[in-house]
Amino acid sequence: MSESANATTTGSTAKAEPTTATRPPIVEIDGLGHTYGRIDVLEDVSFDVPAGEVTAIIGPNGAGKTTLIRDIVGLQEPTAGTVDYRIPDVPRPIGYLQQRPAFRPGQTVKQAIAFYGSLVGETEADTVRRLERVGLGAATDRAVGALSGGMTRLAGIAQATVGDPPLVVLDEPASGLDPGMSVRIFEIAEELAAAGAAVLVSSHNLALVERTAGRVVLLDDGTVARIGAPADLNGELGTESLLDAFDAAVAGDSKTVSVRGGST
Ligand SMILES: Nc1ncnc2c1ncn2[C@@H]1O[C@H](COP(=O)(O)OP(=O)(O)OP(=O)(O)O)[C@@H](O)[C@H]1O
Repeated sequence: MSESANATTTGSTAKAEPTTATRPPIVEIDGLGHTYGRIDVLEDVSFDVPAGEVTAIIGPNGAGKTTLIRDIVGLQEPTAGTVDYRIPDVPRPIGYLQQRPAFRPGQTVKQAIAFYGSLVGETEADTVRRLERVGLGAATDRAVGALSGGMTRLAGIAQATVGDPPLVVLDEPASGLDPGMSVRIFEIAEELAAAGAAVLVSSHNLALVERTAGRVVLLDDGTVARIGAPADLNGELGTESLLDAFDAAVAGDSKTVSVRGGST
């Protein structure tokens, strides 16, 4: 976690089935900006990530989703604004699936995940359970280097859930997965939220986001263009689906990547 990210641990926990309005925020993002060199990639981004819900970040390629996620998990510091954590005092506060998960070569899948488990007191049985949950029960003894891209992502999702962190952040968890596994991964996100975690997901799979997310943050060109429950966004924009809402809300040509600060 970034030292400068105003980490606070106030011990807030989810109460039984609170409404969206009363769910305690696990992370509060306020006025966040991110500049790479002279290029402003994110500007004045503010929203909360509540416990017990899936919050989805959506937006066109290059909108700034991964930059925002890396700021939130503390891998880099925002250049403006704050990220305040209201995470209980637990061995593993944040579980994170990066966009391109990687494991130490030479290990089996089970060894790779068991390593993370050993850091938080989990047993081999816990490791196997986590791998079975993501559909890798038959691949536990396979070398990590021999996994397909989709299988590597599934192992990354298992890794992100080790220790049952109160904040789980998944950057494009369904990327490269077949339709059935994509559905399963969003079900897992839903299960984690139902168990009380704050789950933050970035995804281009708008059908699954619409089905799963309690709230959607639509990033466009580095700013929050819309925020709300999928049904609320559809209501605001007069659309029937999140895909239509996305098209209606995103400025510019959807077939061209918007590059802030020009082509350099
Ligand atoms: N380390 C970096 N240095 C300079 N520019 C960067 C860096 N990382 C990202 N960018 C730029 O920031 C912008 C946002 O990138 P980011 O990866 O956050 O977008 P994204 O919404 O996650 O995109 P995608 O949906 O394609 O994964 C892009 O223009 C990208 O080129």
